[in-house]
Amino acid sequence: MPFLLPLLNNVEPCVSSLIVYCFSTISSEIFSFTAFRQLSQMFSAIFLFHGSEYLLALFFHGKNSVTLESLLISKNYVLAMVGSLVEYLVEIHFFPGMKEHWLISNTGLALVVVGELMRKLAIITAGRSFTHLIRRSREQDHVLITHGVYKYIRHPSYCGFLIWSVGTQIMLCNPLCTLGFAAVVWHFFQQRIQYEEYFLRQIFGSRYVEYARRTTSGIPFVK
Ligand SMILES: C[S@@+](CC[C@H](N)C(=O)[O-])C[C@H]1O[C@@H](n2cnc3c(N)ncnc32)[C@H](O)[C@@H]1O
Repeated sequence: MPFLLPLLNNVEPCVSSLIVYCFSTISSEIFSFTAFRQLSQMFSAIFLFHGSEYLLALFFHGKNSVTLESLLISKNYVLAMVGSLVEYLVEIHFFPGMKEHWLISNTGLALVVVGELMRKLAIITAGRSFTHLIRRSREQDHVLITHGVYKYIRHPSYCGFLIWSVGTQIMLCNPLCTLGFAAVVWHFFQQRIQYEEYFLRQIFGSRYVEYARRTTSGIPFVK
């Protein structure tokens, strides 16, 4: 692989040999139909999710309020996605049959689509009341949203993200990351909802308490 050599000039010889060895041994699997389809679905899902997130933030809040936060890209998120690719590559190399369960993979793809639509529907419904950073005090353009998808679910965008993120791992037939993503994302939202609702009760008072009483959070086992 001569095109890799300039990149590896500064890397210890043993590490570079290891990388070249790994790349050459898994390259046949990476270029298979299965990997091509599943990985291109994965990269398209990530690109569409963050691209539309950015465009909606730009539309509702303007250029000055849009940051990396609006793209929802954090260090932990990048690590999780890299981890999922590592799991995928290791498994497709050692257990290629694991990736051939198309019913499972297509179910994951359907979840990715459902999760994406739910999240974007929530953002569009809430409009300027939807901010990526949790508001801790009342601002002029912040109104209580109780219509559309919010009529039944208090946290539809979190529900959508949970479905989307776990869906990406089911789509890749990644058992470890499916469980890991479900646990980590669930825990993250369980904590975040407590914090967010504390301020929503402060801002909207009994109107929010009454709204919360007649709706479900949208996250399993979170009241
Ligand atoms: C990232 S958005 C998430 C909104 C909601 N938790 C969801 O999952 O769709 C967080 C912001 O939305 C606001 N928010 C959440 N629910 C709301 C509602 N029903 N009406 C108005 N603002 C809301 C919060 O105050 C917070 O600033």
